[in-house]
Amino acid sequence: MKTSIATVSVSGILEDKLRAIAAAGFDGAEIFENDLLSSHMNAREIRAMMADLGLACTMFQPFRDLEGLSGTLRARAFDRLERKLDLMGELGADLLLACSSCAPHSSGEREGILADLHEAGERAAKRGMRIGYEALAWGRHVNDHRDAWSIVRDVDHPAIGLVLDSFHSLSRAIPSSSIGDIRREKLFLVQVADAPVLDMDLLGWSRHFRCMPGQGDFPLDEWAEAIRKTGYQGYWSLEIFNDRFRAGSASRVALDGYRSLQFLAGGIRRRLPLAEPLPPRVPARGIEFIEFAANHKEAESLAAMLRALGFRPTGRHRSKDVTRWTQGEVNIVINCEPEGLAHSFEVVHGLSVCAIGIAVDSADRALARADALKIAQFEQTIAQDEWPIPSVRGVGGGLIYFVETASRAAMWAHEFPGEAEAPVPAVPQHAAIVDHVAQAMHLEEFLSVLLLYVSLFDMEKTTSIEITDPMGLVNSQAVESPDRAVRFTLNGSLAAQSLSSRFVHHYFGAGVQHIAIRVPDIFGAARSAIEAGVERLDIPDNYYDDLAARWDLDPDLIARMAENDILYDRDGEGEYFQFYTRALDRSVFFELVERRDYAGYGAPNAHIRLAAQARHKPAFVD
Ligand SMILES: O=C(O)c1ccc(O)c(O)c1
Ligand SMILES: [Mg+2]
Repeated sequence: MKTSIATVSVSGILEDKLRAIAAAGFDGAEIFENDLLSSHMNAREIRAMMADLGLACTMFQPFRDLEGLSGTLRARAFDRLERKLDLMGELGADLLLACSSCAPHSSGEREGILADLHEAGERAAKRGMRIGYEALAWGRHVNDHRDAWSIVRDVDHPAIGLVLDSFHSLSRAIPSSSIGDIRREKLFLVQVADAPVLDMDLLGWSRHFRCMPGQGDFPLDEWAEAIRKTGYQGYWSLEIFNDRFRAGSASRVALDGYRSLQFLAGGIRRRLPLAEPLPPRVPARGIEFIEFAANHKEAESLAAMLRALGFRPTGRHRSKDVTRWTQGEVNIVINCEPEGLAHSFEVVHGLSVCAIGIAVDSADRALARADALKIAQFEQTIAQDEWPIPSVRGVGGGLIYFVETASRAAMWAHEFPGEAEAPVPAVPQHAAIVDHVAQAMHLEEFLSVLLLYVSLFDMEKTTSIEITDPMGLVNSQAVESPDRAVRFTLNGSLAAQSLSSRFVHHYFGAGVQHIAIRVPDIFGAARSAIEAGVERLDIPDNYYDDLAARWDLDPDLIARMAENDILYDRDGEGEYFQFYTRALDRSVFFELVERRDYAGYGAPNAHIRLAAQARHKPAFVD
């Protein structure tokens, strides 16, 4: 698979874009005209820079409103074409994208369009160049790739071919089976973009909300498979117009782009030819541990919280200042080492989650997948007798450890042989497990994090929702393994003072904001936590009045929920109960949940919880 990306997809000025694109590993780039016009490099300098970076110029684009004009308007369009072909000569581009016309004066008369494209083909061919015709979804007369193909076929000129763009086809739900009609040698370039399903005008949707394969909702696997079947051997070129990417980091967006194309190519259902076969997505079997970085004072407050929630210390690390706390299946590790990554994390973020251990079948296969996706491996020297656990960089630079299921018991026994208190929980919470881990991030990073999880692991995203914080909107979306043994919820917000933004601001970046622990009896667990002195989140009485109005619930049950500040949701027959602690050091907090055949996250309660948390927010966040 030959990879390319349009410069419009990446933030910054042209030279920054090109450097980021080359560094991410792309074979080529489409030069977007606006990037060239605003560049201080001339076309020859751009060409030289691309050559230095090892990037092919896969296309120059867009050329607008070529066909269907008459008289002086037509003459002017062809003059403009000649000038752009001159420019392409300097740039070293041999393919020009012509978008289907949106010009108010253009005619949809077929013979005229055929004649115009033929004429354009003649002019391009004289210079050894080609023109790819693309049906814009909002084109005035041509807005469907099936029509664009029939025009290209009938123009029947060697220099005139088709550019297929997944956005234009899939936004209009044009069946991908129609791609089978296109002759391979006539398909000049394939442009790839995903998008969330939104009910809005096509142009606005395309210019602001496109995203990378894996980040949106389009059936791209099927579309890519239809193209593969034509025998197409050319570039797969990302063309992503997205407001968040424009505001993001050029290198991260370019790297995500590269990752998303590998993800598409290695699609689990169908495969595209890759130079190196991509190892399959990694089944995530469970969350084996969550590691906190803490100084001794922070470790004390965290320990008090954990103890009140039913955890007990169950091990000391063999050589390090690290303690293991356990409840049921949940392992929390508190790292107070004076050096190493955990210490750096503590210095920057204060009390923080610096690593999450994911149980996998094979750490080697997980590393190979990560490597193919250019997810950075993390290495830190370890003592000779330490158990090596491979890891990669996850959200906010925190680590994702790959813990092999077959050897995890041996790992714990080896690493934490130290004296431990007997694991006697205050209440019978033996079956506690990690339900989900919530991470907060800048909205610009949100799609990147989503892609990281779904491309590395066998995980799927849920529908994206907006939740109302009293201080602004928050975007929220979950990623889950098929059996939901591993779940992450992601939150990001543009509102500067929403809880998620306050976290990112105070914490200096993205990280774990809360940990939800699933217990079999939330009333017992909440009661003993309260009795043990946990600072809980106070839920208003109005909420419980409304519960009584919304559901046919036993008044006693509501009274017990109110007494223990437990939130409730229902989904069909399923029921969900939630209990929140206050945050430690204004950052991380815990949630206890009980699920009774319920799959979600209590979204209808989110605004109640966020308002309760906003009562504790400092009056002014600078
Ligand atoms: O939004 C546009 O105008 C535009 C331009 C060029 C393209 O290739 C495209 O898909 C859209
Ligand atoms: Mg396009």
